[in-house]
Amino acid sequence: MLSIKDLSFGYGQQRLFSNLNLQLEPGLHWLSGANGSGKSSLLRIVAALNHASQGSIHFRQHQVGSAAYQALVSISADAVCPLQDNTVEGILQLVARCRGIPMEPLLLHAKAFMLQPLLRQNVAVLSLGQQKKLSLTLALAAKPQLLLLDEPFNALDPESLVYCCAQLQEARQQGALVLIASHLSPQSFQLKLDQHLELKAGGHLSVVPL
Ligand SMILES: Nc1ncnc2c1ncn2[C@@H]1O[C@H](COP(=O)(O)OP(=O)(O)OP(=O)(O)O)[C@@H](O)[C@H]1O
Repeated sequence: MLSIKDLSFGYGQQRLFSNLNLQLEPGLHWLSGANGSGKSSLLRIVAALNHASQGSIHFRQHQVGSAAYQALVSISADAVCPLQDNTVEGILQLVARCRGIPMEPLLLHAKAFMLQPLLRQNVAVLSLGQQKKLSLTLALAAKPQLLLLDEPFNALDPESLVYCCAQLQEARQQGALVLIASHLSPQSFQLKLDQHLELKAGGHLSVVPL
């Protein structure tokens, strides 16, 4: 279970969340909200890429940021910015080494996302959709128990969209907790959701009927 308690967070003087509480069980969870409501920020905090000023986050009893926690989590967010100087293949190798996983699952997802002809390309020249596919490849290949996806369907072509949805459904069947942040309506996608939450100003969460 993912447990977020009394989370407060802001950028400088701008307070984004105050005392946000959330408990999520394994399954597919959709997080919607207006532009700027804080969806990306919340995912980054849960991935330990941003740090809350107050509150606690645990997944399966492990504290956010601990080695045990980080081994269970993957995030696919924006472009793979810090790694722009690498080739696609170089990044796959780097992630395989860092996460201690074989190259096979990385190459499998890359092939399904039609990235194989681009293995020798520099990441900096990839299109928006190709960067999104690479980011999804990196996140999915580790088979994380906590999968955080920020606008995963943006810029994907129809075949990749179908593949991505099938992978998320499979992750759910294997007991993962998948949290998808999107400003789009979940009805547009072939996903059997367990929960739809809406994030509002101040970090207030409400359940949207499925
Ligand atoms: N690094 C940052 N520094 C300062 N302010 C930021 C930073 N990142 C986000 N913000 C601000 O925090 C607020 C929430 O941004 P965030 O990207 O989390 O929202 P979002 O719900 O994901 O939006 P969108 O649907 O447009 O992607 C916005 O007002 C944004 O300007």
